[in-house]
Amino acid sequence: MARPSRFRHVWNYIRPYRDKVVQGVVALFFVNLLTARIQIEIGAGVDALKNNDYRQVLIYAGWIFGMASVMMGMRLWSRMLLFGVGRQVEFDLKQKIFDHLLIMDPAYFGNNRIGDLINRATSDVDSVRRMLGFAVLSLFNMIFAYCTILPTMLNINVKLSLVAVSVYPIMLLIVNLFAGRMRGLQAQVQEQLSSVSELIQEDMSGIALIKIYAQEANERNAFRSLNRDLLAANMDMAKTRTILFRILEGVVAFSSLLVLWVGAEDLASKTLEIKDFVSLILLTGQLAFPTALMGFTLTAYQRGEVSIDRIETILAEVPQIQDAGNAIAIPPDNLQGQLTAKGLTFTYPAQDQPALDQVNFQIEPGETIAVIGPIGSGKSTLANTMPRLLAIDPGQLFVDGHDVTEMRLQDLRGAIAYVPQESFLFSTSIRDNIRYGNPFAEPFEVEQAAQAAQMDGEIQNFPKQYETMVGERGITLSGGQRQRTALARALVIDSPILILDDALSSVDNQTATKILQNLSTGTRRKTVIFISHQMSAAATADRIFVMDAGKVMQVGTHETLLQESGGLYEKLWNQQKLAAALN
Ligand SMILES: Nc1ncnc2c1ncn2[C@@H]1O[C@H](COP(=O)(O)OP(=O)(O)OP(=O)(O)O)[C@@H](O)[C@H]1O
Repeated sequence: MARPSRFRHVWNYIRPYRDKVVQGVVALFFVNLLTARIQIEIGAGVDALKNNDYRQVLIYAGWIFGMASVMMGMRLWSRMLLFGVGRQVEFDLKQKIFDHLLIMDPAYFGNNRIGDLINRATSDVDSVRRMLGFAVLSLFNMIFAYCTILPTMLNINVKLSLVAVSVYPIMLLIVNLFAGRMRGLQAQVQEQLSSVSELIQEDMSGIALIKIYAQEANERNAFRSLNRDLLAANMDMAKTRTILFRILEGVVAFSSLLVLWVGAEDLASKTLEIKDFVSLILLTGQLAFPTALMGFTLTAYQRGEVSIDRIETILAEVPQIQDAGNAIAIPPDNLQGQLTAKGLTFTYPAQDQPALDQVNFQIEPGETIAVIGPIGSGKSTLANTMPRLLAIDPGQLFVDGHDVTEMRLQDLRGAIAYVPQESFLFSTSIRDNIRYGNPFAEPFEVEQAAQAAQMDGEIQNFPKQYETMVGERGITLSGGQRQRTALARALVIDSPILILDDALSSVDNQTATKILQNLSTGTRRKTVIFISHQMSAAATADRIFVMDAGKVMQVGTHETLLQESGGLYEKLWNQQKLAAALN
């Protein structure tokens, strides 16, 4: 990314707070103006002291005290304003990243490392805050120091002022030499940090697997290796930074030494007054501080630059699935639940073979359709196209005759209750888990849904029934209990379409069949898409779609399909019967 665009980003971040930034920067200007003035007054005070004019000394002291107090107040105010803006921007950016992640497609999270995303939303945002607080403050401080303190010095004595700043160009040269290397190192540190976060996140999620396969030692080594790389990158950065700071300090000290040396000679030859000498020494010191801070400023700035790039990369990602410009609003309550596919085809990115290949069907409102087929035949892909979790082309899939790509996503998804293969539960009460999609559901509605999902009986036996906490802060549910809770969650939404993607795989056949018969709870008969490997439950559906290699090969009832001798359905049914007999 080119530099000017980074400035544009920075400007966009601080634009809402520009009044505060302006106030902070103006205050900083007066701080520098007062600083220059105070050094002059000190010089004059020393002069009065030399002349034994103690009354005058006291007057100067009073002035200096007054000005220093105002200056301190303004310095505090400018810091509070500028650092406050940094904090505000940090808040805004975190919010913006989170909001953006929420609109991204599920596929995006499959292609990006979660640990890295978390790192960008936290550590990188922190670097931007530092940049906006510290780097902006010290940059303006330096500019103003040169605008106020340097002219004051020149006004006192041009020769000594030039001596003081004569070595400063060397500093610019050195800073420039270090800049590129430090930016590279900073990018490396952020990358390593992301890898470490990623491994922690992944290992904590897969902890059971690590233990079952006794891979603790390997994981420990993998972590040690990443952690060591992070340490090396941090050490490299620290080393480079320390070297730069010490060189800059050395140059600043050398400049003060030069002023002392040349000034002392002028003092001896009486071409310089003591008050001017004192003021100049003090002013050189005041100029040296912001100049020496340039190294810190540069580090904070570069850290910020790298982080801006990393944050903006996330924000620049455009979700593939979003509302069309002219998306039509259809309240989900007005939909009946008819589903039509016309040549529905979908190929995953970077795959040669389509996962769905010219699928055609019409499902009538209230029908229960079982979708069966071998592993990898395209059943989940079909389920994912319906609520547009996958980016399908227009003109292929319709709800009540409306092209799904032309419907508003919130309406389409509001019309479809979907239970995925992996039942995810939040760390909250069973009740809140069940009413997640409808937070205002009445207790009786929650219980009715749990009854239809054959889960109510077990919930009643939990220590606090529906208030029982699950997940990290509560009890651990079995696979089947998780699936039935997730199903109850889908049933609480009174949607016309219900999709179960192998969502009862951990539930026994008998219960699964009973659940399938109970599914149309609520005020209407739902269209149910029941994707399953449980043939006996699937056999009770109104119609069965048999899929293979992305195509719907057979459609019919259990009886008609069995009559198609030599067909895939007959084969799968016999396999299931054999498996059941062997068990
Ligand atoms: N995210 C993905 N990226 C690339 N290919 C994928 C992705 N998800 C699925 N596939 C491929 O698409 C095909 C269909 O997969 P799908 O998950 O729809 O099958 P399925 O019938 O649901 O299988 P299962 O019974 O195991 O759940 C498979 O060949 C699979 O490897």
